[in-house]
Amino acid sequence: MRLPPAILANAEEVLREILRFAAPADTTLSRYFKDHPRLGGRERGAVAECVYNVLRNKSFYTDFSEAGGGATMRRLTLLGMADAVGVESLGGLTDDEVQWVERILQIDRKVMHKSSRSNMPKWLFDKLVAQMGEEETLLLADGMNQPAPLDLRVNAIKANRDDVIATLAEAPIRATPTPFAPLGLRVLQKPQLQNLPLFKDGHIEVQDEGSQILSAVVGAKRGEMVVDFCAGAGGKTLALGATMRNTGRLYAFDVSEKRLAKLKPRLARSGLSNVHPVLIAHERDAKIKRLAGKIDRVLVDAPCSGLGTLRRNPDVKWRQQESAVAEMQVKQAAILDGAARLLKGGGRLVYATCSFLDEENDFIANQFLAAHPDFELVPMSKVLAEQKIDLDMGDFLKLLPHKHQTDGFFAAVFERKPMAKKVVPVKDEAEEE
Ligand SMILES: C[S@@+](CC[C@H](N)C(=O)[O-])C[C@H]1O[C@@H](n2cnc3c(N)ncnc32)[C@H](O)[C@@H]1O
Repeated sequence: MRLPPAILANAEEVLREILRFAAPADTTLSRYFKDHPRLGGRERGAVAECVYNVLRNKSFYTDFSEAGGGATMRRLTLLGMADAVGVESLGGLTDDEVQWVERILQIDRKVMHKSSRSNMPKWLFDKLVAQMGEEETLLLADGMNQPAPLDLRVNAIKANRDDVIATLAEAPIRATPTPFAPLGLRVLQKPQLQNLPLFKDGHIEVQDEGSQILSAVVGAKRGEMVVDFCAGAGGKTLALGATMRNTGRLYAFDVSEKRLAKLKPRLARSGLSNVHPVLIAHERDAKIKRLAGKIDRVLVDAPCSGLGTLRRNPDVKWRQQESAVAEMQVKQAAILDGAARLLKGGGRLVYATCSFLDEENDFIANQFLAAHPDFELVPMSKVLAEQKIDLDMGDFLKLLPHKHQTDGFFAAVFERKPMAKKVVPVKDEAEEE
């Protein structure tokens, strides 16, 4: 059945606003749907897919939309919509429009200029080419342009993976174990999970496999004192709390009250009682000071460019500025430095980002090591072997969508050297006399 011709006008209207990049695309889209309650489920799906297609393929579509006659925005929308639902599902197009769209969508992108083919802003393309070479950059760009599957994490304190697979199959939702994360499941359709008893009762959480691997890398154990320094809405906090089997103490710090508030209902579902959310003002907050030298493990899931999440948030590459990366580095180093004080001798500090830029990753990790001789690097190959995760890594964890089918993640693990015992000076006899 054809979509109503007005669907293109709807998509064009919301796209126009989203392409101003004043707010995240998903926020603008949700608000638009709220303001247009008459749009049905199928129409909403088509508008959303059109918007995401345009964000993913903006350079490619723009090259062709700007050439020829007609309004650019209409052509941009037409390409995004036809790519999403097929030109035959669209009503109200002129013959010229139909022919034009069909011709553009058949173009072999391999013949295009590399920077345009990557569908990235030039500053980002150039940075990545300098970092990993042109061929790898294009593979990464293609990987980042594929929509992400839905990954779930089984909450080990309430369920096991096989039982969850069987219960989902009754729904019927087909889920398969993720290749690397021991509690992960991958679902290829996009089912509504919110009403499933499995979800409501906290047996499953939505979490990308990369984020699950990163949580496992922390290696939190039963009875330990653990801090999730940048806990946000708690994606990794929940995984850490379950790994600790709901024992010990897990502090969830964040500077954002709004994000920590989102953790609360997730915590309630999870059944965890070992998590203590703490709102901090900054990385030097007095609330942190009293825990100095007492913590076994600290995860710093630092604020970053977020470029590793492009499969889900393709607008990030257009919204992010090169200058913001440099500002982010200062923040990342400061948070890591503040968090390091919490660790006891032998304790582990994990620095992580959802970015694939060396500047936010290797650079910050190496800079930290150079400035903190009381910490040493634990090679990621060793950490992954400890966790029995079969991934081939060197010193750092570098997850990439085109290689691992996860979002882009980085992690480095540092161990604090045993603290030198305080030496009490022994007065010699002559001194005593
Ligand atoms: C990448 S997000 C964390 C995502 C979260 N760990 C998860 O798995 O869902 C980074 C978080 O760092 C927080 N943040 C920013 N500055 C901070 C600071 N100085 N100290 C602690 N948290 C901070 C942000 O509010 C944001 O929630």
